Amino acid sequence: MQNELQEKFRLSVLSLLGVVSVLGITPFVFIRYFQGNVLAAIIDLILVLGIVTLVGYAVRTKKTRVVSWIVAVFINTGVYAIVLANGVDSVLWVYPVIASTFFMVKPIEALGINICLMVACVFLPNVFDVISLVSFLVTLLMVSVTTYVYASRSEKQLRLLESLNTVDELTGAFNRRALTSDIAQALAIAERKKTPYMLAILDLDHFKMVNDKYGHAVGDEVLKDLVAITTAKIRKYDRFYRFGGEEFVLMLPDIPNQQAFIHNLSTAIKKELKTPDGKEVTVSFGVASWVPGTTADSWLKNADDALYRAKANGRDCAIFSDD
Ligand SMILES: Nc1nc2c(ncn2[C@@H]2O[C@H](COP(=O)(O)OP(=O)(O)OP(=O)(O)O)[C@@H](O)[C@H]2O)c(=O)[nH]1
Repeated sequence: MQNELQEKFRLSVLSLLGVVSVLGITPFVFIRYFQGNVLAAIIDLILVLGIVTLVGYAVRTKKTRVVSWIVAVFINTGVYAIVLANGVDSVLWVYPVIASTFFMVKPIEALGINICLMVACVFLPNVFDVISLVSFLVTLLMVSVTTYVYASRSEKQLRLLESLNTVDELTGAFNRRALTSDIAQALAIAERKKTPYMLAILDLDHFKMVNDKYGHAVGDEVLKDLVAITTAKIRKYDRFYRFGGEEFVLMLPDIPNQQAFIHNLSTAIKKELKTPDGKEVTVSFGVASWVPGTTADSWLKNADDALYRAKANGRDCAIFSDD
């Protein structure tokens, strides 16, 4: 789920670039050809075909980050080649290329690519006899820096939006929307690589009593503490979600000993999760391992059924769905 907005944004920018390059550059393939500048026509043709192929690849594979990088370098190199082949007549193409680079790669990376292009432009022959090198560089720098500032701010806002979209405001755990998206991804990975994923639903025991006795604000603190304790016990690629209310979901790939892991986590929670007067707050676990043919619904249902049995068993215990 993380970076999903960014990937969608990159994919739409790449698609737009594909359309714009076909519509904008293709006519120049013919114009250059009929003007007798076959080399420039070939470079334009390579640019159009290259962009369309790369964009098509990104749409099919969703590998937007790496393709955006290749496209950014490709169009910067391409525009340099076309100015080299066609001279001052093509120099205005450098401006849209400079600006569009910021929509493909990270702002600081775009700035780096732009600076390389600007330095290379200094060595263009037969261009700066006609236009002023200083004006050209200053205007390029102005476009580059203003687009850098704009792109940096947009990137920050996108990150904030992503966090609002995927993180539970109270506890800082991932939210249910993130879980829905990540389960689909985990199922695809598990199916492809046969990774032994584990999904556990954690539910605080008698949490209503905590709220009733100590107040809602203390209940909130207990929820936050549970997230802090659990997060400290999992690896960086494991995920912890707030499923709703006092129910949480853990999704962990490649856990060699699932029983031992749950036992350790449960012990840590018993030891560390306390009410203000030092009373233990316990958790019940319903655990379901991925098996071939698992769907998102069946996975959650198996874990939920196991949790139900854990509650019926007296709480403060873990039940595995295959027990
Ligand atoms: N403080 C606080 N309480 C919440 C929040 N969301 C849900 N709750 C409370 O969680 C409690 C859940 O109560 P129940 O579903 O009866 O579960 P329980 O008391 O934990 O009982 P068992 O699950 O059967 O052990 C309710 O009192 C809800 O008000 C929240 O964001 N903050």
